Amino acid sequence: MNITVIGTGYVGLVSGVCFSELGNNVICVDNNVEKVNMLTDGHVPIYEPGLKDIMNANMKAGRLSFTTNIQDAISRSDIIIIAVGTPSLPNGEANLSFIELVAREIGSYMDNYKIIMTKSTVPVGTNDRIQEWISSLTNHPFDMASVPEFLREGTAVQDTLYPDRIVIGTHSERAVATLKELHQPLTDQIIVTDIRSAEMIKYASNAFLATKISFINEISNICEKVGADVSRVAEGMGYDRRIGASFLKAGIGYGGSCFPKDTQALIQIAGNVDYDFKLLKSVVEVNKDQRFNVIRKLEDALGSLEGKEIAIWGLAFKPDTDDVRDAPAIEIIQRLLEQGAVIRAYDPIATENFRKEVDSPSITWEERAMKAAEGADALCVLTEWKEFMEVNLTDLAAHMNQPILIDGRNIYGEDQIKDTSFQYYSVGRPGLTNIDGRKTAVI
Ligand SMILES: NC(=O)c1ccc[n+]([C@@H]2O[C@H](COP(=O)([O-])OP(=O)(O)OC[C@H]3O[C@@H](n4cnc5c(N)ncnc54)[C@H](O)[C@@H]3O)[C@@H](O)[C@H]2O)c1
Ligand SMILES: O=c1ccn([C@@H]2O[C@H](COP(=O)(O)OP(=O)(O)O[C@H]3O[C@H](CO)[C@@H](O)[C@H](O)[C@H]3O)[C@@H](O)[C@H]2O)c(=O)[nH]1
Repeated sequence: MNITVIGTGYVGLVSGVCFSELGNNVICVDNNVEKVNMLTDGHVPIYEPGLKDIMNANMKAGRLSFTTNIQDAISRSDIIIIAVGTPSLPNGEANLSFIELVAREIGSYMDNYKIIMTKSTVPVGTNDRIQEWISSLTNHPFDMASVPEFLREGTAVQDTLYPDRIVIGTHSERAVATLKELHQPLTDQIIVTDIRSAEMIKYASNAFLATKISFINEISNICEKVGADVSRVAEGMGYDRRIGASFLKAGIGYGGSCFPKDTQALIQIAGNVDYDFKLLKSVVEVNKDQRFNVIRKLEDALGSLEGKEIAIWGLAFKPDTDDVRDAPAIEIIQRLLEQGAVIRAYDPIATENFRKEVDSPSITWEERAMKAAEGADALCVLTEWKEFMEVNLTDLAAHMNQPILIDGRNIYGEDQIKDTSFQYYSVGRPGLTNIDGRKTAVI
């Protein structure tokens, strides 16, 4: 099939590459010239394991190309995929200005029948608006379909080539037949539904996963007070197939470009039809506060943070990505700076992006984890990068001014802690002991 993908962010780029991998001819369009030049030269602007090799192989095979010329791409394609961003407006609602612009461009340049497939996450009813925007500019026939994207950053290629399910929301039988054929090589689990339900499936899925995270984070806070171990609690819950083991990792709360934005947008979607989504509002509130447990634990260990040297390991919102959008590390570091702390920060790949969000003369950006910890009064682990798990903790304690470790992601087990002098704070695991028999600190 001949496909145009508009937008080469995570979703557009990964979908474009994967559809070409399935043998389709794919043109990826972006209005960012620099990005298109970079992609045309075979460079990937994001860090995504496995993506570069498949991209270059398909470019070489002549099935994948990049352009800023949207008109030419549209005229050469039967399926147009919209994958531009829908960031939050200040009131939490999704900003649809990129979507509207693209819809109007499609309407202006359409020259025969097309299927318009929206992969961007858009509020319920948006695909109907896209249809109107396009129809207002063309008499050529087309069918709309909402095919939401469920990939995760860091495992985007795998998630796209082996999805749990594909949701196709459309009112056109012709579109169902074509889009089923397009997605059949990926999975048999194809759910065909109406457009509004497809749009809601995306928000409901993200909101539900966010709810699991806030739920387990609240359980972890209670575990700290009653002397239970949240990792064992989550394990015990997870074996129940009705609950499932995933998304029950307690930590410093969810971040990233999707959960914070999409939970806020769903609260707004509900609010617009006079529904007060109380549960989701609490999920968001719990999430906003959870990150500051790191600060509370630092204060418990050190008292005032004024002038204290705090090492930070991990800036990305999760491992295997250089994305720092809504990363909990942003607000944690901002709060530490407000309290007069001096920061030594390290992330394997996200530092450059992070510095665009927060920078200050009180932050030193280190290129090695051990260097960041050297002479520090405390170390906070904010992202569970594999290299942090492999560190020798006895060595680490010896490098620091004070052996205080705030493990925001529960990456260390009792086996590693018990032979060290660390005053160790984890999330919801108050029973772990160090070499002096001292239990993990609780506040
Ligand atoms: N990032 C994820 O993991 C993920 C996963 C599932 C769904 N989504 C959803 O998919 C959508 C895209 O997310 P993303 O993270 O890929 O976005 P992004 O912001 O990283 O990328 C969007 C791209 O669209 C381009 N663009 C904007 N306007 C354009 C125009 N008029 N013409 C051509 N290109 C244009 C931008 O230059 C940019 O490269 C969002 O709605 C998001 O919620 C994202
Ligand atoms: O048990 C868990 C699982 C995740 N997280 C945090 O939750 C956030 C999001 O993680 P993840 O879902 O792995 O990353 P994303 O790439 O943001 O993917 C989510 O958002 C995408 C955009 O909508 C969806 O497509 C995906 O299905 C959905 O998982 C990160 O900060 C994680 O640290 C936890 O704290 N505990």
